[in-house]
Amino acid sequence: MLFQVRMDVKIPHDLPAEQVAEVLAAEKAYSQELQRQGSWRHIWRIAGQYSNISIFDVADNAELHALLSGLPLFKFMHIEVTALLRHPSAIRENDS
Ligand SMILES: O=C(O)C[C@H]1C=CC(=O)O1
Repeated sequence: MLFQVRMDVKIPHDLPAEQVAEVLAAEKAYSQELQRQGSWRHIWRIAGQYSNISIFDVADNAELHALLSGLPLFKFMHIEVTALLRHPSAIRENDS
């Protein structure tokens, strides 16, 4: 199942710089591992915002929830999920 996920990041200004660096490094490693495994298919920065639009390819809602709630930045994010399905006019077979 495909899902569009929008993540808006808000890290508290008073979080010590060392902790910020730590959580960002953990987030990057977590994200890149899921991208290598194929469940995090796309990640795009939203221009001008500390936000991204991502596409996840997972078995079901429960797997998506588990992946998202495991994000090191989870407690500093607002997340919106949109379920996707193939459009009948789509011409690329491999985008399912
Ligand atoms: O920067 C972000 O958009 C937040 C988060 C998502 C992946 C990652 O490495 O950081």
